[in-house]
Amino acid sequence: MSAAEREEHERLDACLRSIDENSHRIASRLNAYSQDIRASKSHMWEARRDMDHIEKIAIKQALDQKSRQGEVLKEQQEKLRKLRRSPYFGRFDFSRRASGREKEAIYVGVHDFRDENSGRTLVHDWRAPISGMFYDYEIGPARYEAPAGEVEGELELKRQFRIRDGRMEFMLESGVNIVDDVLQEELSRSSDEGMRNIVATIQRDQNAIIRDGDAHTLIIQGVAGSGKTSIALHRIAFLLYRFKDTLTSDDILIISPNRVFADYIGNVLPELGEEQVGEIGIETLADELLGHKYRFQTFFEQTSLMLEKEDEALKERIAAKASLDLLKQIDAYVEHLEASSFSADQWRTARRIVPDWFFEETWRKYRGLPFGERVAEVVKAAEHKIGIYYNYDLRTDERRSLRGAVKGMARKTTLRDAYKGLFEWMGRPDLFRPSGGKLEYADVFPLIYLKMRLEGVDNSRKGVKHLLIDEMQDYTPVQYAVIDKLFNCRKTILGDATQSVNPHGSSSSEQIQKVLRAATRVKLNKSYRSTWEIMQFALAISPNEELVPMRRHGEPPEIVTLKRPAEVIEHVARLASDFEASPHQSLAIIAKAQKQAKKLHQALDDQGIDANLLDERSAGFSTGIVVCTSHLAKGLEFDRVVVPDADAANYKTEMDRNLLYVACTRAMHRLTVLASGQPSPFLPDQVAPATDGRAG
Ligand SMILES: Nc1ncnc2c1ncn2[C@@H]1O[C@H](COP(=O)(O)OP(=O)(O)OP(=O)(O)O)[C@@H](O)[C@H]1O
Repeated sequence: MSAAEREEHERLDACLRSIDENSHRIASRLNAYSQDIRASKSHMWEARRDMDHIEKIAIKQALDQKSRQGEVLKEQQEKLRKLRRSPYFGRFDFSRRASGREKEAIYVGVHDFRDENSGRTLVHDWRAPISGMFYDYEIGPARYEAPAGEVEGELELKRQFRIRDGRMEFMLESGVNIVDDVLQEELSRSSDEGMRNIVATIQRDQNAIIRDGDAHTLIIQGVAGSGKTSIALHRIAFLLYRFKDTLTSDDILIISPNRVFADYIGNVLPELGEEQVGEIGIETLADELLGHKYRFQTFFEQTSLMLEKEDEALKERIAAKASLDLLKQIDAYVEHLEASSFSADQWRTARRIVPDWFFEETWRKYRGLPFGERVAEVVKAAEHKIGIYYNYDLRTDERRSLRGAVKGMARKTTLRDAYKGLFEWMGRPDLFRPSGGKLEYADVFPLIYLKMRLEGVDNSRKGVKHLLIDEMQDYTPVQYAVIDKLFNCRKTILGDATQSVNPHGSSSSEQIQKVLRAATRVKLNKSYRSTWEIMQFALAISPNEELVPMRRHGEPPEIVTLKRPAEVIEHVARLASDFEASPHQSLAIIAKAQKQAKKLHQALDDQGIDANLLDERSAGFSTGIVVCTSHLAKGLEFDRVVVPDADAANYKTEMDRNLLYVACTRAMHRLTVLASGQPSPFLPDQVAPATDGRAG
């Protein structure tokens, strides 16, 4: 063992001792609390007859306070328990230039830890300003932004550790690539039950995004596997730390593509010591905003429909309702509706008259209210006017007649009729095609916009202070315009334009920036998830000059051409049993459409292979064998991926190209593509040899 290793082992022992001492202290305080609580309770019981109401309340309040304090201590104890397993992952020595102070060893971990005896901070939270230098600098001059201003100095040593269950598994001495070596190790590991935190290996460009506390709205365009989702969640953890006085987990809302994805990412924030934040699917949000009054197709159903047949009219409807021009049309249409919504007339009872101009003005004043409320306001105003002007209170029958008169002046249109009328007014009634009483998915957000303009929406989530939107490419500019009106708060928006599952109803980061004016755009071009070979394969499907694959090697992807479709199942079954015998945790068989996935799942089941079929209603992510579509696999990752039916007949359009790219980029370590016939023209002719080439 080198002197440095000895030093670090001793340091770790000292840190663990201090954690244990703190834990014991907390345990005895907890013990004292529970004894106290027990004593107070038995005192209250014994003396209950002699106590008056006030005394009982005072004791109850004291008990409540003690148990709250007890809860806080239990949380601290739990934090220490986690900390003990892995107190820190990095160290650097920093000497400040100005103060001439001695160099300080800064240990960086998931949480702060302070030794109660000495008052010294033994571990700095990775989000603390000073810890930022761990990610941003190698040995040499370094600086960071402290609350009191900029601090400059010299970073003199950098070490990285892996500590598990209180034992140091490895320690790496400072070197230019220190973080890179550990990163390679991390990425070679097998997949987990869900997304994991990456605090120990955050890269410099990622760190800049995580710590950007100034941007009002940040749009992250990142290539497949660039860590966008991880970064966004770490950013949330960072913002909760940085703005702890004004931001809590209750103030944050994630709009996520589906329940499986939400479950997949659900562990990251708790692992980082933060509470889980609210999560909602875009369709649930839409349903809330429409007051649960409309049945509509889901995004998944829309995508499935598009995959089933080439329907040019459907594509046109989707594209028309994705374009911001439609919102301008709706604005003009609302003016048109408004102009013809009321024909004022005077109303009289005995010799008392309310003139038509009064009704006209009052109706205009209450614009934006739902019809019933607007009529009620006008009636109220007229009654009030009569009261003041004629010193007269209306009788019940007169009030009824007034209400009837106002209703007669107003033209009532239901929201549904108004929406349908929009397309007639535009001269394009063919753009409105509900089916079986269900609106098309593409109609949902234009309808919400129309509702906002005509009568307002009830937005129970107005208090959200930070909105996070993942898979940004799958929302249209119209959806962003509506979301922007609904959520007047900071936003982190992330996605990848090349992973759009519906090119007719998607947005690029540039388009989103045009809608969300206060937005800053950043790019992540390095891809971490897949081996270099898998990424080369994916790049042949969907070329991207900017994408830099991680230099991590593995087996080249395989394209297997089979003679008969029946052989596909046999081959998939072989790959499944090969997987079962491997150390890998997850295998995904990713079909293009849900019908194919279902058929495949059934065929595997017939062969006795236990696989989990994901569909629109699935609620959880699991390891093992999964059968799903590219649409549902988006955002997820698996050790091994099999793409069956990669035939020319199955993958031929631009939309298919994107889906094939998404499927292949889900693989971390191994990829097999099967074709029973002519392979898709998007596939590379031959698999790239394992040389570094342009790897970064
Ligand atoms: N700095 C890092 N250290 C360790 N692992 C990382 C790092 N950055 C990314 N990864 C890993 O790369 C993989 C991809 O990350 P993530 O899912 O966040 O990427 P993404 O850009 O959202 O992907 P996609 O758009 O393809 O779904 C994950 O396994 C993540 O842990």
